[in-house]
Amino acid sequence: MDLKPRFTLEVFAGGMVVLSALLAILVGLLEPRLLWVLIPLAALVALAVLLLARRMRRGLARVLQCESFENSQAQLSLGALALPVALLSGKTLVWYNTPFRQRILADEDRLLAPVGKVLCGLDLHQCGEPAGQVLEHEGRKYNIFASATAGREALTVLYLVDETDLRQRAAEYEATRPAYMIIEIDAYAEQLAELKDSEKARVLEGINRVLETYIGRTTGFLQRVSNARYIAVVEERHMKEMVAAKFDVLDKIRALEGEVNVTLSIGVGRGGDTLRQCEEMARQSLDMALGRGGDQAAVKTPEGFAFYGGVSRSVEKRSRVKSRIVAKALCDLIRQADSVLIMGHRMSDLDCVGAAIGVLRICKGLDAPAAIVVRREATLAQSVLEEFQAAGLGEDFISPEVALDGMTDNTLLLVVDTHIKGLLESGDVYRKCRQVAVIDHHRKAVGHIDNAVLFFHEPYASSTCELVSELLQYVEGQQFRPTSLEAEALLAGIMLDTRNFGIHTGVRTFEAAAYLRRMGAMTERVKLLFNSSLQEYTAKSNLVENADIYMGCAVSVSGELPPDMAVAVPQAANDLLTIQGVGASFVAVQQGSGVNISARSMGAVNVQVIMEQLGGGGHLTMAGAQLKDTTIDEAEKRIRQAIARYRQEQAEEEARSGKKR
Ligand SMILES: Nc1ncnc2c1ncn2[C@@H]1O[C@H](COP(=O)(O)O[C@H]2[C@@H](O)[C@H](n3cnc4c(N)ncnc43)O[C@@H]2COP(=O)(O)O)[C@@H](O)[C@H]1O
Ligand SMILES: [Mn+2]
Repeated sequence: MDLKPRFTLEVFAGGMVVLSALLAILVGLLEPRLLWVLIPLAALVALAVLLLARRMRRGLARVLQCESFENSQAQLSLGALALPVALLSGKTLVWYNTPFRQRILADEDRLLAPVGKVLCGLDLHQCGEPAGQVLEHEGRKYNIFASATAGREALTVLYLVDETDLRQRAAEYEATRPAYMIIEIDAYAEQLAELKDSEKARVLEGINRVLETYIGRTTGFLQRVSNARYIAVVEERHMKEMVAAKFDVLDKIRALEGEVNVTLSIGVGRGGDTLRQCEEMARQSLDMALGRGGDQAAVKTPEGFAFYGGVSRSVEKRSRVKSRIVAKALCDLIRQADSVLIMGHRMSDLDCVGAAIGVLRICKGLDAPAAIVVRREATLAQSVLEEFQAAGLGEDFISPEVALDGMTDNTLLLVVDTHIKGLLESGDVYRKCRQVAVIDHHRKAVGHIDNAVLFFHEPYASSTCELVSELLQYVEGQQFRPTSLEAEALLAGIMLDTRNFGIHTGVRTFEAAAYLRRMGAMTERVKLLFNSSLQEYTAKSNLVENADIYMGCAVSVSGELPPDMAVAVPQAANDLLTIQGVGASFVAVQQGSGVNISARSMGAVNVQVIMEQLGGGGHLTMAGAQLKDTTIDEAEKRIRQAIARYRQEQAEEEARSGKKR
């Protein structure tokens, strides 16, 4: 290649620069007053230098584009590409093809310019990744790929693929994907069926109007498919808006005036491959929303569930007919099984063990071989286990290892007081059992048992013991009558979960308690089951003493406690609620490399929603979480953040519905 400058403007400009500099020095030394005469000369020189620079750049462009690569493989392959391509030395543009010049440089010469000035935001490292870097330039979207040679004088080839149209179409495709919604009026049978026709029509007209407006704003459609149920299909772009507004339609329905307080539950399936898949996801979501107490939206995507609303206290919605049907179905299942195992959650407590004892009574009444699977070394129901041991009934309780040994293909597993696979006393026992039935009262959570042949799930019941006491009343015969010891274990479970009938009670809680009393349960003996040791009492008192108040919630944190003091944590959380002005309590204790949290409220604060932010769960008034690999300081920070976020959401919801709870 020939880079020799030709004798024209370049030589003239170079000469002029040298001459002007000499002249300026000479005049400056001899006659400084005449320096102004040099101004036109300086302007002439500047013009010449400018023209020179421009000409050199053009020349270089010509040289690099045509001559430096002339006949080279690189020039032949890259120059003819329809894609914009450029060559960089370091971060400097040293060559580009015609499409790059036309589309990226607007037909200007920018050789030797820093590439970052031409393509703002370019990240060569990211361009080197297989996915490249997507960058917007002059209203077009390019995916830019880079390939560099090794060494100090590295050369990089940039390829720009114009993906504007493709991306527009992809975005439009995504935005028009269908999302399926199933909308259900909560407790229709209990609330609306009883109303006069005219009042019912008025309530339904209000609901229809709100829903029609809500869906009418979208390009989708709404269809009422039964008295209490609607379906809607909307485009993803509108679903995004609904999610962003946290399904404010729930607030609008709640704000409707009328004889009854109506609420909705919404199940959404979005992001499925087909409409049918979305419909299936919407069904599962609706189950979740209802299982968590209703008045909320649950959204299922391939990534999992998300929940909106449900911050309010829910209305009791249960039917006795269901308990009767479940009692019969449960007996059928027990009769058909070779043997029955009854199992609750890890770190079993009085509700869990009490309910298991009640279910064992049904098995005994049916003469079915049955046992309760429990880890005696990790339980909060030691007092009950000891009582049964003393009464000669220790063999009713077996370890998971013994249970695994004695199982057959036809063993039935009855899970009580939890429905979450990950919280079970033994995952191995669960996995090995082919037939599973669940009896639980916790709000539905992610990771629930999904292969149960019978799922008796009543989030409005105070406790699992309340549910089992009801089942016991629907199986007829003397053999199903619980002993006074069994009745006391069941009553202890109810008293634990209702904090001695202080919270979460309904008419049926007292009916169950009355039944247990008739069966011989003595409250004074039940009280003894809650007694704690002096060490437990001291540990609890220390936790209460260390608490401070944050946004109306008592927060207490502590280092590790001895393992047999575990009960002090939930007990301290209970006690903190008796302090004036405390709406909720959170007690966090270091446990190994993690932190265990117990949260409680009197109902005005939904501690389940707060604990869910930390990966936990539970109930409106009683919840918990276990943080892995977390220090106690970090845990305290996260608890406070979760409370603050909850308070903000609560305020937003109140502002939206115009109601103060
Ligand atoms: N990770 C989680 N996911 C879902 N749900 C969770 C999770 N972690 C906890 N939960 C649920 O939250 C509530 C509260 O749990 P907790 O540990 O704070 O309290 C339970 C027992 O520890 C406590 N308890 C047991 N014995 C006594 C006693 N003698 N005195 C006082 N308190 C006691 O009572 C709670 C019983 O809760 P239950 O299992 O719902 O009956 C809980 O629901 C967890 O499942
Ligand atoms: Mn329990």
